[in-house]
Amino acid sequence: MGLYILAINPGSTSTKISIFDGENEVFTENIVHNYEELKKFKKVIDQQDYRYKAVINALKERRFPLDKIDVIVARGGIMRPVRAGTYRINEKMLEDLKNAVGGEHASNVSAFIAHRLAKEKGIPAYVVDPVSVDEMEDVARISGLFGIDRKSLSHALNIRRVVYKIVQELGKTPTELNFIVAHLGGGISIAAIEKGRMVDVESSNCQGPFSPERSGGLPILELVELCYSGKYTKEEIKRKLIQEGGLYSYLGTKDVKEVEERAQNGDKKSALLLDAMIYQIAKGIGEMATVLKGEVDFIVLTGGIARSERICDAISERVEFIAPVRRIPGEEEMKALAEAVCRVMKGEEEVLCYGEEFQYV
Ligand SMILES: Nc1ncnc2c1ncn2[C@@H]1O[C@H](COP(=O)(O)OP(=O)(O)O)[C@@H](O)[C@H]1O
Ligand SMILES: CCCC(=O)OP(=O)(O)O
Repeated sequence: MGLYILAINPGSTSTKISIFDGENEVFTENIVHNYEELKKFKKVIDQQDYRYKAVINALKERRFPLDKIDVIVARGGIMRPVRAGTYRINEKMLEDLKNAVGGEHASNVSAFIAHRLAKEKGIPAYVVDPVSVDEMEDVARISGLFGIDRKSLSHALNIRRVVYKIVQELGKTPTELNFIVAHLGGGISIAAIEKGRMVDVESSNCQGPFSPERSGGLPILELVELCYSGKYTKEEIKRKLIQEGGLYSYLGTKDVKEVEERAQNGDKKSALLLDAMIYQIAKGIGEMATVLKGEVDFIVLTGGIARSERICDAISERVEFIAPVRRIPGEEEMKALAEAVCRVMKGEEEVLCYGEEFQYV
């Protein structure tokens, strides 16, 4: 195709970059950052210069000339609620990410890296299916307490990618089928996709099942007691819920593979925790089945944990009465980014303008 795409996807401790030639991967590099270095930055957004330099160095080490890059695409962070799609990076987006209008997330920094390099090279830069994709029905926004709304935060990029993958395989379009997709990684998101639209979603950042590192929904009064116990600052509580919650809080590890091994070697606590996570994931899928009024074509299990056959079988046992379960292990976020750019370049998908409309707000 001769269209060189740089894809950028920052995580909490690493930044993944890929070069694609059209839809074909040329190489991928996972730049692992020094955790002590990252800890020096007060806010995620303060890491932009550090991560930018790391990206440039990685490209230089790979001997890939920066001048060869035609277009840059990045994982979108938590900006204002937006509909799914590909957005050109603009000043409004950067301002919102800088102010963390929707909260802090590693991916908030990616638009800055992409924008800076794109500006230097005079090439376009986009983000695709940001974490804050919000296509929820109004009824799904009500939390039960005035002043607190349910939010749509999810692994939208990979969730939409697996939906595309299945509909393409079947020779159909997303608007013909309904899905429940459970992204099972360090964080977990469970989404109901009705005819291509993500009408409801739960993520372990806010509610729903606990994950390897996040607490998910908690008993509310006990949480209030914890917050006012005087033992923790606000930042420490947030860290406890999002980075040091879930399996980690019980077992001191976020590695599900290790927890499985411990359980297989007779550790009862690990076995119980694993069962509890499976139980909560299945419950979340069941909830989403009610959102779709039982009209579910496929349940999809994806993300790193979906590599475990045992876990997927245990989830399936509880949910396969709803719909057939498909397993798509791992994530293909880099490919999803490159494919979105190719669709835009071929004129198959329109580029959306961030800030023009926030129709789901
Ligand atoms: N073969 C496997 N069996 C069970 N769990 C796995 C396996 N491979 C990866 N995992 C787990 O997947 C989780 C990470 O998922 P991943 O989607 O890669 O993470 P992230 O959310 O950081 O992108 C970790 O808890 C890891 O232990
Ligand atoms: C808030 C949902 C997206 C998310 O948690 O992404 P990571 O697991 O990559 O942090």
